[in-house]
Amino acid sequence: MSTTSNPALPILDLSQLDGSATDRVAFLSQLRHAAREIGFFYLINHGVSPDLQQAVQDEARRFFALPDAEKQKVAMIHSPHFRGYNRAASELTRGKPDWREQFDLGAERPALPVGQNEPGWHRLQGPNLWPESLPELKPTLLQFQREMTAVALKLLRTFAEALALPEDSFDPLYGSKPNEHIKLIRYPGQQSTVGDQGVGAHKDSGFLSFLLQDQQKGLQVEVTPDNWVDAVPLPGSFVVNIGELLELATNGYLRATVHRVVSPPPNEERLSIAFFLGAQLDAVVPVYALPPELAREAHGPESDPRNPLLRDVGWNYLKGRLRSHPDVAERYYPDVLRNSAELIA
Ligand SMILES: O=C(O)CCC(=O)C(=O)O
Ligand SMILES: [Fe+2]
Repeated sequence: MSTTSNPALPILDLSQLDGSATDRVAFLSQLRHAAREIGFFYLINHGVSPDLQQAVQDEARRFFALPDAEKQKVAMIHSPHFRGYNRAASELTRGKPDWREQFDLGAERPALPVGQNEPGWHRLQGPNLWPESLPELKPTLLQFQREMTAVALKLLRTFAEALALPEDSFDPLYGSKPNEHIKLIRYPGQQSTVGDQGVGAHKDSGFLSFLLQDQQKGLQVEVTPDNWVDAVPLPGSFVVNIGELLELATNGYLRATVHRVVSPPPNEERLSIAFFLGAQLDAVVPVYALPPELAREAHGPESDPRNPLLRDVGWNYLKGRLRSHPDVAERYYPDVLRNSAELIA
């Protein structure tokens, strides 16, 4: 296994999209290449202001600096919708604990009524948990969520164009209710007792993911089997990667690339703000008809037999959440665990 520190990931400039016709064509071609060959790139000039990025990072640092008792008031175990705080080592990736603490939030929508005949994933929709002692966290994060959703949808339409599909092809998959998931993440330094898994190797499950890193490296991308590249921090940029929904929708033409985070050195820490754009929960992902020259290179999505991909968005998303947070699963989804055991098998 090898790792390299060369800035090996492409850098894409979103402002080219609104520039001259030549710039636009160049952006589309770079996007197709980056997405197809690597599945990861840096996005610059994306329009989210440095002030807002800084405000989100400042609020996140303030949140993690709260006393544990304050953070426990908004612990995820209080939320059937998988929102809230988790201590380091409480989330599992492929069954092993991740050495990071995190605060999850999603689209701020009312919970749906829970009935016996409703599918289990209905319980995913609902309000967020907000810490009372940090009143600025909520408006700052909701503003960030709105701006990130706009950037993500713009990029998703551009993906359709880059694949020679009508620009609005993916619109029915998110409709008026895209699944907007933000995760504030703090990775403590390595400790001899816990190894160096900040977060274990995985693919993201949505359409597109955006990462706002601080100055501490640690994110690694598996560009070819067993060849890990450091996604070194590039100030002001987002690291963007493709999720399984786009891999499914393009029959594997686009790649959801495996990545992981290695814990920072002892006594250092890393802060990352992740924004995941997913589809609406009641959507079913079709396979889009690509033009023949692209379709020839689409060899089907890569499926992990231990974690098969489901085309039903709500069930696929619920499966990921149940596997990551067994305590929340047992408390609010015992019926789903009983009746749909294959989800977590
Ligand atoms: O910390 C990061 O930058 C990446 C986190 C990540 O890959 C995830 O939460 O899915
Ligand atoms: Fe990820």
